[in-house]
Amino acid sequence: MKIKKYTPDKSGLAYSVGVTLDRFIKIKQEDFTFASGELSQLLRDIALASKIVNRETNRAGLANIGGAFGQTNVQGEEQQKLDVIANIRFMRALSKGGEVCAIVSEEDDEVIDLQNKSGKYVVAIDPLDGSSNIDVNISIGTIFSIYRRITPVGSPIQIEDVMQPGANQVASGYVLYGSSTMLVYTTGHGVNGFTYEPSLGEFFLSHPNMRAPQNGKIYSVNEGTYNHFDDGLKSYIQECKKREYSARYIGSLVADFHRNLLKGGIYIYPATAKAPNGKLRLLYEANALAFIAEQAGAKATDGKQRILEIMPSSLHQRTPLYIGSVKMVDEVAQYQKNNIAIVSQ
Ligand SMILES: O=P(O)(O)OC[C@H]1O[C@](O)(COP(=O)(O)O)[C@@H](O)[C@@H]1O
Ligand SMILES: [Mg+2]
Ligand SMILES: [Mg+2]
Repeated sequence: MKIKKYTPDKSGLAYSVGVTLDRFIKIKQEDFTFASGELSQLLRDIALASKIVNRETNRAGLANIGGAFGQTNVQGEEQQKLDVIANIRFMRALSKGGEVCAIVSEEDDEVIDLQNKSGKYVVAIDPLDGSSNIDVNISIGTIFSIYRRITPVGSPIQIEDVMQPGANQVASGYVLYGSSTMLVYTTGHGVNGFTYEPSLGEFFLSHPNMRAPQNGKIYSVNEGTYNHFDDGLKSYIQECKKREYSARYIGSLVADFHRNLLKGGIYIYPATAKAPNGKLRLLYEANALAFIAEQAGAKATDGKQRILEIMPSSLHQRTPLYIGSVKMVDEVAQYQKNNIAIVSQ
């Protein structure tokens, strides 16, 4: 019997499709502090649910799943059908996956206890981000944070398992349902992006080791509430205009963040007189993106301190968010400090 050693094809006839997410997770598993495969499985569960949500978003207009669901969530926001569908899909995948003991979701008032005696992980999730853009076919997303529980596995879920500072995240990421669908995540060893190939049903590594430019010329802020901004922020925005920076605001945090991460820029959702803690939620929006930002060489603050250092005190607490290229986040903070200096003179 003749045996021949495999030599990779060099004809170029069949282009390499690249590394699948599953394979990448397997290869990188040794990076995980607790490399027992559970976190790998959890990431795969999230990828599976995001494939299903991707299918639903793509056909939202056809399948009568656009529009309002007719209920409001704990934030007092009208839930969209897709908010609820995405919430169900991620809950189901995380519960069936068997690695998670508790979930904090934007769409649920309380902590969801999955009654899983062997689950070591806690997930905080924004199942559908950018809800106001669902019906107008603009990019939307999913945001997730993963922590290890603090109390012993199998014991009842305690507040300290859920109320952990972002710095305790073992992994975080987002899914962007845009012109293409991408999953971007970190486990504290850099940031990698995967693009979904629907015909193969696979995510493929398309953006290895993502790094954010240190500076940029894009600013993303809802200027509709400009009059409520503090003077320091107003001066910074005026300076951006003077420099003819590009104003880009999609109104989907994931999409605005992703663009600025790739191109260099800053996304700001400030505190205003009307919203003293801004709008965005610490546990399932700011923390996840702050971990990604820092792992990609960018920065995330609430205007005063690192987002990842904030000790949470309530499930759906909000925080101002300044996130993006280091030089831009530092500069706006300087403007605000100077402004305080001017005002106090
Ligand atoms: O309409 P506003 O006030 O600018 O707020 C837009 C922000 O609100 C959000 O839609 C909040 O997220 P949800 O859609 O998950 O509630 C962000 O995605 C977006 O950046
Ligand atoms: Mg959101
Ligand atoms: Mg949401």
